[in-house]
Amino acid sequence: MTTLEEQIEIARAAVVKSDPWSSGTTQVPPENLQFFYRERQNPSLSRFLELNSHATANNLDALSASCEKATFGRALEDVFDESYRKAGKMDLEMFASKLDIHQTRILPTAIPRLLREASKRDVEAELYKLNVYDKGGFFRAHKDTPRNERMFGSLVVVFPTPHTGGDLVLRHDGKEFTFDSGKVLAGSVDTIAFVAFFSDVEHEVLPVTSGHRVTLTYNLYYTTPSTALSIPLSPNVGDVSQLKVALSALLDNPNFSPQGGLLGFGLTHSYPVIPGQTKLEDLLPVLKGSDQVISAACSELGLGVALKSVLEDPEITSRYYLMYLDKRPPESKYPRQTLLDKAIDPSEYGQIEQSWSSLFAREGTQVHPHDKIPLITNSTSMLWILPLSDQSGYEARYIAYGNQASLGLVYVKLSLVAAFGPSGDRMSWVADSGRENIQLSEHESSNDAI
Ligand SMILES: O=C(O)CCC(=O)C(=O)O
Ligand SMILES: [Fe+2]
Repeated sequence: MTTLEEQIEIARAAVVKSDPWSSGTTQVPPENLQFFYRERQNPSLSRFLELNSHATANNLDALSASCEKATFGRALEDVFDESYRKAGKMDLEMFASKLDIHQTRILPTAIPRLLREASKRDVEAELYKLNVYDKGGFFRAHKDTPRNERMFGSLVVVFPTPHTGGDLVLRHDGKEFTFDSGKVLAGSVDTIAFVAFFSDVEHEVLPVTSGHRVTLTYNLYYTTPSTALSIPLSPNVGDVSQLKVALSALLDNPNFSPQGGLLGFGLTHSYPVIPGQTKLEDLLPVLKGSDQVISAACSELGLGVALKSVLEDPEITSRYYLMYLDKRPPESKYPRQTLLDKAIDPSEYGQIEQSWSSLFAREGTQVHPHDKIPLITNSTSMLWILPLSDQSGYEARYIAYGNQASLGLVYVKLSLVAAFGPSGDRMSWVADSGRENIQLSEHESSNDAI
């Protein structure tokens, strides 16, 4: 007999955290590496070179000389600071590359690995810039500035021009990945390298130690929302079913939250929002990678799925609680959490007089751990399958440092919650009434043990 604790552990272990990056090399017809650009000093003159291992240092120096110094985004401004980013950039109107990303194998290879989608997904790759990193060039750790809520990723294509160093290092959720383009492309005349990653993944370009590292960068967008499953054995089907099996076993246990409640998942990725404007529900179709797998598993089980930001009160301040303190077992103490439908930044509120839970009492959902007695009425039982991320609110550091000035969007950490009904009626009860039933308060309050 598996105990409830074991079932919870199995559910936790069933959440697969897939890599938020995908890299490789691909062969292209050699003429795809032909490249034309306008001279900076004299834009009516254009030059031509082939961006392969035979490109000469002189020709690459000339290309570099036609670049502008790359800036990066610090809050609302684009700034130039060579202690943060040392690279050349060329805007789209200044060059013509014979490389058409849609004629390569890059998108069909990288996108499914990254998105872990069960269905086909329309994705757009928008060419953003050409960059040249000469010897000593680098770009310190940053996240890519989101252009809009549909932008999920960035793609870097590296040409086989001779270079050493300039490794791209990506870090996320305790994992690190290094891509050494100079090494994998050495000597090639018809191979390019690519790294695609979710834009909220921290990344940096280490200093180039020799030669010229020439890249094209693309912004990746979701275009139309995905519809039904259309490719049977796509990469995430196993991940989704594994999680579904584990969650069903847990929900089938009548001792688990008998009145119904919520499952919570602290999401691994951050999402771009316009503060005060973006509705969190609009982000459900644009979840990334393993976050999308969680959403798919819960929806396929018929649970009501919603995105929330979570505020936590470190201390219990409810008078109601204090009144009955002596009647409660000591383990009833826990931080109070409030789920909200909008992203807020606690630091914008300054010093607040009340608790978060009382400030947002009307619009928020108050929750209590599934194995604890509710401290207040109208509190919903909740089990965090993946712990709540310790960041609530906006990611201040990355508002400050992006690859472009902020366009009014900021990254936020969010949680996905999935509502289930009382034992015996877990799925259909919630599926019938949909997302609104995230607020299970009436069921809970009737059983509020005081
Ligand atoms: O060149 C690379 O590998 C990454 C460049 C980058 O991070 C950027 O342009 O934002
Ligand atoms: Fe970047």
